[in-house]
Amino acid sequence: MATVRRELPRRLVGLASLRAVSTSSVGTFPKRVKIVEVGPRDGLQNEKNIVPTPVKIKLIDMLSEAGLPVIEATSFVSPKWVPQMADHTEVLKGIQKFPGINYPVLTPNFKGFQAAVAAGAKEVSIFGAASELFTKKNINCSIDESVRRFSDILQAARATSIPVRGYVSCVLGCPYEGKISPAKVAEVAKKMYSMGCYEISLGDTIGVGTPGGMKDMLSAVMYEVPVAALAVHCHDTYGQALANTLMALQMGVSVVDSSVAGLGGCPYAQGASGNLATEDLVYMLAGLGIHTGVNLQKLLEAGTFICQALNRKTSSKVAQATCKL
Ligand SMILES: CC(C)(COP(=O)([O-])OP(=O)([O-])OC[C@H]1O[C@@H](n2cnc3c(N)ncnc32)[C@H](O)[C@@H]1OP(=O)([O-])[O-])[C@@H](O)C(=O)NCCC(=O)NCCSC(=O)C[C@@](C)(O)CC(=O)[O-]
Repeated sequence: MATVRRELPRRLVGLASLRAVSTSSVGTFPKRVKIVEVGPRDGLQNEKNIVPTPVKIKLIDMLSEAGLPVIEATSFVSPKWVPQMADHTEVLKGIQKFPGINYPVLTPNFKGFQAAVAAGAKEVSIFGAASELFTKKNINCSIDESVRRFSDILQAARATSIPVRGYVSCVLGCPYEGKISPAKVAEVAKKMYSMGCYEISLGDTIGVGTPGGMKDMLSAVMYEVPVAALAVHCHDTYGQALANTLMALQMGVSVVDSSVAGLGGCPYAQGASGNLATEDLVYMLAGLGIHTGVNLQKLLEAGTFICQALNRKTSSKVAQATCKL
């Protein structure tokens, strides 16, 4: 169906040019926020129908054009576990690599790490969880075993100067264990940080958290990991993702994961809906006067492209508000 875009408010269109990672604060908010776009990986991994490789490549190129500083491109996981990511090598090799933009990929084990490096990855992400049952369902091992696997990756990454980001999933609730204690999240986050991850992304995998829970959890984690090394990764199942992110920003977090058009979900977390929509995050940050370097208009175009390719409606409220169907 053809879409007609309404004019964006002038000052939001004009937000385009800053690419930023600093953590200095204005009042209680960071002055600049780094957005980690996870749409091409988290957004697409849960799609039932295999998305053609050229579509994935075009989406990433459009997101690069929009000025996202980090775009998680794909994951080097087992194709038996996540068939949608089986074309990881073609995707990583096929995208345009814009100067100044990072294109990290997920690697669950040493085999994935080796394949990612062979395909040209310059940064990888490892993914653990604060829940034993989720870890078993997602990567088929215990938390302790996952840490042993990660240490192999971190050792090899150090030797080749590849930065490693760490995810901790289920920080505000688990589909299998229910409530997760902030102390458990802090313990796993500390372990991954002290092993050498330069950044720890705290995932509300099933989107059950509230700002109150976010505050309690972050307070515990910030005792163990410097806030400058923390990111939040909120799913929007209960409509709390933007509010939870705002709470994290007020607590000094300056790195936020989000997904174009609000795509997303983990195949091993039943009931998880999409991530916080990048368009909505950029719009809110613009309203707060926080720089992101992202061109909202181009981002909206990337969202329209992928929604048309998937034949689905966007979950971004900003995209809905600026489109006349
Ligand atoms: C970790 C494993 C591989 C263990 O799975 P396993 O079955 O225990 O692995 P294995 O070592 O026994 O190997 C089984 C087969 O897989 C192959 N294999 C083994 N490793 C690889 C690899 N890297 N790439 C390609 N192939 C691989 C291996 O060669 C073998 O092949 P076979 O001999 O049977 O032909 C599996 O559980 C897996 O791939 N899990 C990934 C699940 C996943 O991708 N989940 C979604 C990402 S996490 C997420 O979305 C949350 C996040 C990050 O967004 C944050 C949040 O929201 O909270």
